[in-house]
Amino acid sequence: MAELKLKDVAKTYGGSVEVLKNIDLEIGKGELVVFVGPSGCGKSTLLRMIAGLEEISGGTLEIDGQVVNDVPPAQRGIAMVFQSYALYPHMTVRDNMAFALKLAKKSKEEIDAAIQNAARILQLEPYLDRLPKALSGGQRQRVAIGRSIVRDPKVYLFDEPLSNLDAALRVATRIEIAQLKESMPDSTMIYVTHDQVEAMTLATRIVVLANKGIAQVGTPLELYERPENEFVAQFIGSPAMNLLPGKITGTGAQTTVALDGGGVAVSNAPSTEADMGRAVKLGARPEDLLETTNQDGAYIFEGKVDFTESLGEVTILYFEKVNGADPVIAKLPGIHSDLRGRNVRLSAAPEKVQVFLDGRSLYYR
Ligand SMILES: Nc1ncnc2c1ncn2[C@@H]1O[C@H](COP(=O)(O)OP(=O)(O)OP(=O)(O)O)[C@@H](O)[C@H]1O
Repeated sequence: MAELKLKDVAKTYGGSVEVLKNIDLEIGKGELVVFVGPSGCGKSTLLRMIAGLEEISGGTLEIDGQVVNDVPPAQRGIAMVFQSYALYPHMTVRDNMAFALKLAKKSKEEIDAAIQNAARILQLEPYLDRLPKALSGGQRQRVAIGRSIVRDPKVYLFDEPLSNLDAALRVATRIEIAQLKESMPDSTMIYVTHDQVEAMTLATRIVVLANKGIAQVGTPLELYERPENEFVAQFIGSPAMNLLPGKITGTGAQTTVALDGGGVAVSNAPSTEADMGRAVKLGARPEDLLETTNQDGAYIFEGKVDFTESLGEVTILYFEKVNGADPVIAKLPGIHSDLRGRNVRLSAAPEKVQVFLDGRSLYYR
């Protein structure tokens, strides 16, 4: 049974501003589901509705089979960790973690045992008697997570928990969260982030929110390798997937596309005879484009390299814009700054090429 079930959930602010609608989603026990989407798409709103901090305007939310739309936050069995930690500055780490349990009138033995357990999991034992100001940002975030763990909730909610940390600490704390999840395999977690790497590395499934609804739900690799629509194709992955206009010239188990720019590409996405001649967008990730020096073979794109960025392990090539479209971007392993100003032909393997008809991938028909 799903731990959490959202059925046709909607959110309207002030009776007229519709933020979310038709949200259907089931989250199973032990999952770590990450919500991503453009700024303002309603990620935090959805999380806050699950927490009970925001009213649900339509539809139902079930936790463990019980509709909880009108159940107050404290009785939902949910714990939320915010980006701002929200620790009590005048209380020690131990007292911060004990606070909710004392309010719930738990015995001293129970409280001590819960704190010891959380401190062990989060490696906070040496800091239990310190005040938050004597901790690093990462340690404070661990205390905030510890406050959730002691309550043994059914569902953990994380609202951008790492966004206040600097780059190195983000990486370290991200790994700690992954390890925390592994140490609590039955706990269910929902996590909102702007950070693609967090989403890709932490999630069992990613929910992409856009245009008031869900654009796609899937494992990180499903979203990366088989995006359902152009939106997800361009949202997941950095730099974004290239989308090139063209027409279908061959159908069947594989689809051939003649690109408006002159190239030809074959995709493993299937098509039918009725698709022949239809206008499509061809999708190829920058890292899947390969330089081809074979002048006779098929190529997807040919153009002049306008600019290069060397990141050490890879070089990002930005091609000259064609007809005002976004520039084609390729990511080649190694250092290739010598390619700037040169004409380069690119191809991609058929299993790496997506075809979007009316914005939707041929893989999903
Ligand atoms: N109390 C409110 N009254 C009216 N509109 C609101 C209210 N709270 C949020 N909104 C609107 O709802 C939309 C969704 O906001 P929300 O904070 O959930 O987005 P988000 O996806 O978490 O964004 P971000 O990534 O920028 O944090 C936004 O357009 C926001 O302006």
